[in-house]
Amino acid sequence: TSGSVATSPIDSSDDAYSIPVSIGTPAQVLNLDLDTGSSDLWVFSSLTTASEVNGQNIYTPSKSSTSKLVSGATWKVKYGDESTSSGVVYTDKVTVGGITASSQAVEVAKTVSASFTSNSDIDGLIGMGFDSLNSAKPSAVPTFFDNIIGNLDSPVFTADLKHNKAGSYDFGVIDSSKYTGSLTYVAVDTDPGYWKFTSSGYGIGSAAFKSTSVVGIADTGTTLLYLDTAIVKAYYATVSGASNSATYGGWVFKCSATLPNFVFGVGSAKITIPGSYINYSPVTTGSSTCFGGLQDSTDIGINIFGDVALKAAFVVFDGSDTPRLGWASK
Ligand SMILES: CC[C@H](C)[C@H](NC(=O)C[C@H](O)[C@H](CC1CCCCC1)NC(=O)CCNC(=O)[C@H](Cc1ccccc1)NC(=O)N1CCC(N)CC1)C(=O)NCc1cnc(C)nc1N
Repeated sequence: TSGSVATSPIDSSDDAYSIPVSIGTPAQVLNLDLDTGSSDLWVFSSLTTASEVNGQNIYTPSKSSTSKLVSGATWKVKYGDESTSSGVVYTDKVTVGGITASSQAVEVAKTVSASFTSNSDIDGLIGMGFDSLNSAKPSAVPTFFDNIIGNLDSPVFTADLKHNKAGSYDFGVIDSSKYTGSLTYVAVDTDPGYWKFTSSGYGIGSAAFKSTSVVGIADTGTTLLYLDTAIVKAYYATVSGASNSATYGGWVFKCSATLPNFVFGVGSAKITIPGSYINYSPVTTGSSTCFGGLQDSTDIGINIFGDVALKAAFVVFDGSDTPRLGWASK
């Protein structure tokens, strides 16, 4: 089997990309953030503290004839942006892009942190990382990808994210009409559970490409591109007036600046991120100071190829026995 689901940016800054997910019988449809940087499928629910729900769609297990409580199971997650959520676990029927997992672990939130409450565009997450990142106790629960991979024509899902418009996630098929040229594959290190790979270097604008190994994770759940200080400094050195602002917590510049393209290497292939994608958004609505889509990864401790990078490419997440990532331009 194979399937495809449209994914849309939740706002004009492409801060995150959500997909409709059907849960239960009859179907309850929630908009979840497909996140390759984590491995919990969790949702706002009828069990979520009422004061912490603000406009999100919720999953009500008691209204689903196929829901079952997983007795004794709990979960608790903390993300890179310090946001958190926790709760209990049910199993239920979950369908994405026409593909159904008949008994998917659905982690039901009892409490969520303020940043989730204030974001009515996201009703939860559907984690597509490796099992080692799953937070359920006393034992980890399989991801949606784990549960469907055996039925897929090919053990893959692909990401075709776009700037300010709908893209798609496909399951079980690689649609060659969605990219140009050929796919270049790189090995994935599944420790500690991210889609971690080594980029072969970078280029800034028309400057010569620099061959150097850059280890990072392909993370659909992270908005921006976070790389080593040396690369980031070299990039913003070409942007007059750019500065690393303590006030705004990162590199900023005049919104009127013209930003150079940023190229990253994957094997012998090169993916070009248009400079316009790195003109991420005004620091506050209406400001003439803009926050960069390329930022320093030092404080994170790992480089992250987030949506700013992913939306410049067509990416194959290959979950075969030797996991790998396929990259192509589009
Ligand atoms: C649950 C474990 C799991 C593996 C976890 N994974 C992650 O943190 C990566 C994962 O992809 C998560 C998934 C996010 C979580 C928040 C909700 C949206 C999805 N990514 C991040 O946390 C990266 C940093 N956050 C982001 O990139 C959020 C994402 C977001 C977008 C829209 C609305 C809300 C949030 N966006 C922003 O920060 N920006 C967009 C908004 C803009 N004004 C500023 C930049 C982890 O590593 N946790 C360990 C961990 C704990 N504590 C910390 C401090 N860091 C950690 N990494």
